[in-house]
Amino acid sequence: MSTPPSSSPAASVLDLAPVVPVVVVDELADAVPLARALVAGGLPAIEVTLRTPVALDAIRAIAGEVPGAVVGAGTVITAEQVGEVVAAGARFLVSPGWTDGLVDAMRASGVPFLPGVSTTSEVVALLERGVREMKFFPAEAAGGTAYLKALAAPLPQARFCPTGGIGPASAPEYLALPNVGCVGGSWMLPKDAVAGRDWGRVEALAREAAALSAGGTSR
Ligand SMILES: O=C(O)C(=O)C[C@H](O)[C@H](O)COP(=O)(O)O
Repeated sequence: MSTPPSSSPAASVLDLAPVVPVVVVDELADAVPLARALVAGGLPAIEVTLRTPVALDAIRAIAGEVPGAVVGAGTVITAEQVGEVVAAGARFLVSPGWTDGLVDAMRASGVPFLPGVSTTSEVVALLERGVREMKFFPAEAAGGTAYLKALAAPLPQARFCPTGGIGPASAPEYLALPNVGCVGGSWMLPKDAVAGRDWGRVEALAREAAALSAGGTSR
């Protein structure tokens, strides 16, 4: 899988990068060095979750100051947030779940988006709405690779970014599935490394994650 240069508009979140780091930014000052470490390690697509008060500013800072990063917003759960994050520079949108109103707002934004699903009926409902790419969340708790494999038989047109509980040991098995385009996870951002501003360690873990996803399979 190739990663487009950051200037290319992406039609799909799943084609940005095989591993998408899911980031919780507590300190705004950490946003740019953290993103630089991820990009330097080979993970350009970065999902900043809207779980902290500084998340919007973090998206703005990364979008403006980190060449090579493709910053997106995660935990987007309202239509209002869609407008805010796109104005801040988010280039993709991710949600742990979905509603009709949220999907309408995400589609109207013009940037690629991944609503979250964890059941077959949700997949069918989104396919009915013309959405074929989804976050599978919480991946490990909702059935993991066995569930995704089972979905691929009746619903091969749906493609997923599994996220939730995935680590370096399990990521390759997900990435080998035909209906998985990328995986999301926070394992390359251990809490103690971020708290200690150990960006070298983050970069090294990002590099391992990028290599994991590139190797070992015929994708
Ligand atoms: O914040 C959101 O919108 C979420 O849906 C949750 C995140 O995707 C997971 O928390 C990441 O999973 P871990 O790799 O297990 O940390």
